[in-house]
Amino acid sequence: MDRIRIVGGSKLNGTIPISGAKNAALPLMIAGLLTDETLILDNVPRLADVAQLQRILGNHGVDIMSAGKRPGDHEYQGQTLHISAANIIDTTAPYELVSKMRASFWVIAPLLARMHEAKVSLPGGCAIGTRPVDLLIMALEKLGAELTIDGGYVIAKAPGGLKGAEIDFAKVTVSGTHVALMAATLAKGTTIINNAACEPEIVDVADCLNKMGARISGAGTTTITIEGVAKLNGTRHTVLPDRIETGTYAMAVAMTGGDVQLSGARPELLQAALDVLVEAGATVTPNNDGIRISRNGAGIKPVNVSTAPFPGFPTDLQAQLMALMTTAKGSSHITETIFENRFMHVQELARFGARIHLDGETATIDGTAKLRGAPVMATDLRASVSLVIAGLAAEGETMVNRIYHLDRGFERLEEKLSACGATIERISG
Ligand SMILES: CC(=O)N[C@H]1[C@@H](OP(=O)(O)OP(=O)(O)OC[C@H]2O[C@@H](n3ccc(=O)[nH]c3=O)[C@H](O)[C@@H]2O)O[C@H](CO)[C@@H](O)[C@@H]1O
Ligand SMILES: C=C(OP(=O)(O)O)C(=O)O
Repeated sequence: MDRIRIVGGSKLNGTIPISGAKNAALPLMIAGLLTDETLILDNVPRLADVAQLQRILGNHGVDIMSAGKRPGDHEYQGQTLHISAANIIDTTAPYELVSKMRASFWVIAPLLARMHEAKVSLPGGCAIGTRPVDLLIMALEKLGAELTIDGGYVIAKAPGGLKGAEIDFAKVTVSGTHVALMAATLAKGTTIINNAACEPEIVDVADCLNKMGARISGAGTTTITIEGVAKLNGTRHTVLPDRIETGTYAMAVAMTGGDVQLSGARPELLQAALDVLVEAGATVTPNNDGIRISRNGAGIKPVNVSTAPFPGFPTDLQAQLMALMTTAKGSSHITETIFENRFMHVQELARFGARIHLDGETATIDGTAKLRGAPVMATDLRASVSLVIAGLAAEGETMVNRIYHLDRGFERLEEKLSACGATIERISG
């Protein structure tokens, strides 16, 4: 099993290119199931989750051509995928494939909308809470589907096709909004989604669907309206930059000190996180090429932060912020409001000498002057990268074990960091 070895203590200086967003690329690939024409996606990150979704779509009969890298292409350029779901040969998404990642469950929406049936295994994904799918099921039922759960599978049918409806989400849900949005594009009549998630990845998917001929308005607000159409066409779309990768490297620079240009990043996608970084003492400068982040001299100031749906502080940056606060001058409080069990990094950060006390959904972090390197275990995607950040700032050697989580969501992490002066390497086997 691969591990990552880090020798901490170096400041980060240089440029980090930001990849396409995992959490947009996945639903965009799934949206390819809605049309029998080719959907071309540019700037798709090379990640384990993307490869896994390719296998899942392949099982449905989708042809995916990955345009080869041409000589002269920048090595960090995302890949271009040509997704063609001309013939859907199988509407079952099996346990072996879906159990590895959460978003793969979302294929239920386009399969139901286009084929009027789907049998999809209940999902897996990061172990950060119970993660039910009741709201997704509610949304599809509202659109006229009949759903049953049998043998770990959700079996969905809509013999006459889906019908537009008003969907009220009791809780803001990214997955629920993606599923409702995709399903409603091919439903008969109008669908209104109330209390919709406003995440930029939802907007990116809605933009792509509109280019495919869908009639969606209000994406990015809490009310989305979809006028169903009979058919969608192919199009070409560029995946937006990854705001979580951006925030992660920004936290790393804030922690180690130094000066890094996050090339291709878009500040408006993570303003809440950038505001917290400024409060913590980092200098954040948006510019034409992305965001420049630096911290020179001054120490890290403590902050009090609660995670919240967009435009609030993202839960996917909570673990990274906690790593940063372990060396703040004073006590910080971080409250996790989205997932009930997203604190698996706490016990691992303690191995570096961090002082963190958990009380329900709030962590109190008492900053310490120095962390010391340690062997640690990656437990989920964002928790894993929080250990990398801590390792970069810690004195001495850190070994991060079980890094397959990292490969799900961070493209060429160790290359990007070592190009900025970090001592970090992957040890295979
Ligand atoms: C692939 C992807 O895009 N993953 C992101 C997505 O996850 P995901 O789409 O799974 O997250 P949701 O927004 O759906 O979940 C938010 C909350 O709603 C709850 N819930 C959700 C669905 C449901 O049917 N019932 C229910 O109770 C969840 O347990 C959670 O407590 O949004 C999360 C919140 O920004 C991010 O952390 C994940 O990185
Ligand atoms: C939790 C995440 O992914 P998933 O929803 O696929 O588990 C994540 O991207 O941080």
